[in-house]
Amino acid sequence: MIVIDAVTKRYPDGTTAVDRLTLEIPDRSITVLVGPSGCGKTTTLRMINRMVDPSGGRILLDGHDIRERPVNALRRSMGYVIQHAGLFPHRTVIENIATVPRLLGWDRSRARARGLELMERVGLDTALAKRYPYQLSGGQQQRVGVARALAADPPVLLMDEPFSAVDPIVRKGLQDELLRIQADLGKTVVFVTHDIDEAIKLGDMVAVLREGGRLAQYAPPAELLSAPADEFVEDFLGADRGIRHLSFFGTEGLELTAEPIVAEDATTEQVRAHTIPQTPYVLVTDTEGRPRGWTHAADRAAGLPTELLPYGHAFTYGQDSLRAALDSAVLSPTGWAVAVDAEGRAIGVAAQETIAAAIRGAHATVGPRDSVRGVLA
Ligand SMILES: Nc1ncnc2c1ncn2[C@@H]1O[C@H](COP(=O)(O)OP(=O)(O)OP(=O)(O)O)[C@@H](O)[C@H]1O
Repeated sequence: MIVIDAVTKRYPDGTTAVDRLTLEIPDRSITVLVGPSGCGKTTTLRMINRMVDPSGGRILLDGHDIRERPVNALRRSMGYVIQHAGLFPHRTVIENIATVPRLLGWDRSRARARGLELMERVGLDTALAKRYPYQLSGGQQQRVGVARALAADPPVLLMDEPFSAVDPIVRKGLQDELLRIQADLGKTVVFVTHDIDEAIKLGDMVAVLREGGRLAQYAPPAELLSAPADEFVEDFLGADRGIRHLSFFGTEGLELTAEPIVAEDATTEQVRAHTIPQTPYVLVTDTEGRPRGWTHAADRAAGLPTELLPYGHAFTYGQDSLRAALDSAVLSPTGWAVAVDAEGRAIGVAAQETIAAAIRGAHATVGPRDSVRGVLA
């Protein structure tokens, strides 16, 4: 565990970057430091690997003051990833990744094998091993940065806005990759971002800092969304905090009806039998049971020509969150969400009112499930 104990950082010009910050950063989980520009996130991170010395307080790693350890040994136990990756421009991808193993005295072939293994782990084609950083996209460079930080298998990973300089789609890919890697490796990750959505998606714990380097709230993301400590945190979370909170409620238990679902080759009698009073539409599926679209039930039952209305997007029952289900209903031309199983087969539909009732029930009974990571659709 990393303990930040009443740490203050005052720069020589008098700026108080961090003010009596106390945080317990649990092992094998992702702790995110988030807050507006200049609130002391980077300074805090750099105090953990001693790139910046605190003016007051102390930082403990596994119970020992980090000042007791030789700084080089400390830094090698902490992978460090920064914005724009900070790769060595005159070294190839594989040489960049192998930097720390080589410093640790590994021979060339062992360091190279480790480098190739890490390229695969971070989702990089090993054919890129001999390229130079300028021959890579921004997202690929960040992956190399993550691989390099992991090369000597450090227990701690410090990440300073690592995904901020790439476009939203690449960024989502990098975030998903980090979660996958973390599920495998279980590092103690301290992650800095100014993006609250990124914090909520990645963090097991989220520390919201306010200007002057003071802690506004330290909580799991679901708790942050359900109970912001004050107006500053509430503003920082944004106006759609209620909707985002739904990411933490699962869809298992959501009441579905399979009645208004018919196969595309259904007879008029079958369509009539599957028509329900709550909606004038039935959902048409292909021969495999995958949704194709909504159609007007009475017209279809009367044998009239009908068109298929797009169903928007389906949600995977039991896997996606209530947020995804609500989104599916809101985007559906009929106001009904389509639930599919893991194979993409339609298993039922749910009206907006049913989903709203499930949301009320979830808030009233179980409360936010901290163990469920946000499924930010
Ligand atoms: N070397 C320095 N000398 C003086 N002031 C500094 C120094 N480094 C940072 N600061 C100041 O300390 C405060 C915190 O900076 P820091 O970089 O830690 O914030 P941050 O939250 O990471 O910001 P950003 O999101 O913009 O990167 C800011 O007011 C900054 O101007």
